[in-house]
Amino acid sequence: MQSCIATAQRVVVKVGSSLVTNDGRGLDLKALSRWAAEIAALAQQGKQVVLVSSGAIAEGVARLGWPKRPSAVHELQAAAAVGQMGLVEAYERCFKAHNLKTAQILLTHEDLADRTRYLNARTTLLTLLGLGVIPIINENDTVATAEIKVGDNDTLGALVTNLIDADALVILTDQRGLYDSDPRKNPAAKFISEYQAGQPELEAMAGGAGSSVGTGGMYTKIIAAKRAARSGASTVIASGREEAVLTRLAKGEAIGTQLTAGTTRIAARKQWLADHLQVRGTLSLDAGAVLALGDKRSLLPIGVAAVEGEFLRGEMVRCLGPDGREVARGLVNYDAADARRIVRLPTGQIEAVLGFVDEPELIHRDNLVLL
Ligand SMILES: Nc1ncnc2c1ncn2[C@@H]1O[C@H](COP(=O)(O)OP(=O)(O)O)[C@@H](O)[C@H]1O
Ligand SMILES: N[C@@H](CCC(=O)OP(=O)(O)O)C(=O)O
Repeated sequence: MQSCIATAQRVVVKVGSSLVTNDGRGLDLKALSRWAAEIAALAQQGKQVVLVSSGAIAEGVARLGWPKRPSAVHELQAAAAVGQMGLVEAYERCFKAHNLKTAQILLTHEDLADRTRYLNARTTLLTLLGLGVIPIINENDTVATAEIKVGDNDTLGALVTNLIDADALVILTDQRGLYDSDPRKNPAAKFISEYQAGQPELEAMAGGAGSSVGTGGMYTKIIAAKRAARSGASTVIASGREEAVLTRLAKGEAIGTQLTAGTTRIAARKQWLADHLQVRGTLSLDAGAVLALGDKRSLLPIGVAAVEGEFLRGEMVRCLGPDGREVARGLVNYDAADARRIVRLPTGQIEAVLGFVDEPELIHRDNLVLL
């Protein structure tokens, strides 16, 4: 089997608290600089990498000199605020050694549940990747209370994978990968090198966290792989202590456990588009725009003659041809009022009319399903 990372263009790498903080003893700077060097090598090969790093709470607890992780929420939140400083400062230094800039992104569940905030987070992340910056993401633990928490960074890694349409998710942890039962409890546990993501029997194999430092254990990693597979991304669970783990995966070496997605990224997205959203408005296209969509191109404002309905940026609209037949559906990049002002105009005039440009196209081809 060849690792899916070999062909992946956009990869989310998640590193767990026990790895990042040396099992809670304090930041493992050697490990951080090793991953930075490997991610720099991936970037050199033209891959785009987003890092989701845990460890803020564990590092905060260590910095505050507390003997163990507290249970009171406000103390955990305070520890996260202290530890996050250390995390980003260390990552910035490690990536700087490879001439790479870093950016801190702290997300909450609400940022991903609210359509406008979701799109803003997506656009910002894609802009950073386009600029060659390495985004470093964590949950915004200081403001997220239990009810609005994503809760663990395996899930956050999967949500980010869906958010930016990544091709693959790599979850680095303190085990070689997935075994058919927790190897800390069962020394005879058998290693699983490949499986299809989302199969229910995987959930029975996975147990909880292995240390007091980690949060979700293997179970949240299996569920994360299932979520990532929904947008067509495969997941690799591997040891972050394995020599050159990321560069070897990128060469195609089968390390760790690969949980393979059943569909491709674009097919999964189009399926999701076709199945899930309510249609909020209608765009009437001219004949040229209908031909462009048929050629798998994006829909530009210039090809739209009229806009009907009230919709927000990111909502689903239907596209009609000049004969009134529905030719496509897609997620629109501008709300109805702004769309009305830019239709029939060349892309270059969007900024002059609106005062800003969110995206050059009205609907991006990845967000269009042809009917
Ligand atoms: N089936 C399994 N295979 C491998 N590890 C398992 C399994 N079930 C539970 N675990 C435990 O999950 C732990 C990794 O999860 P966790 O402690 O949350 O780490 P991280 O901080 O990397 O997210 C391992 O140390 C291991 O003890
Ligand atoms: N956001 C938390 C991490 C939560 C978490 O999921 O930790 P882990 O199971 O080690 O990936 C922190 O930075 O401490």
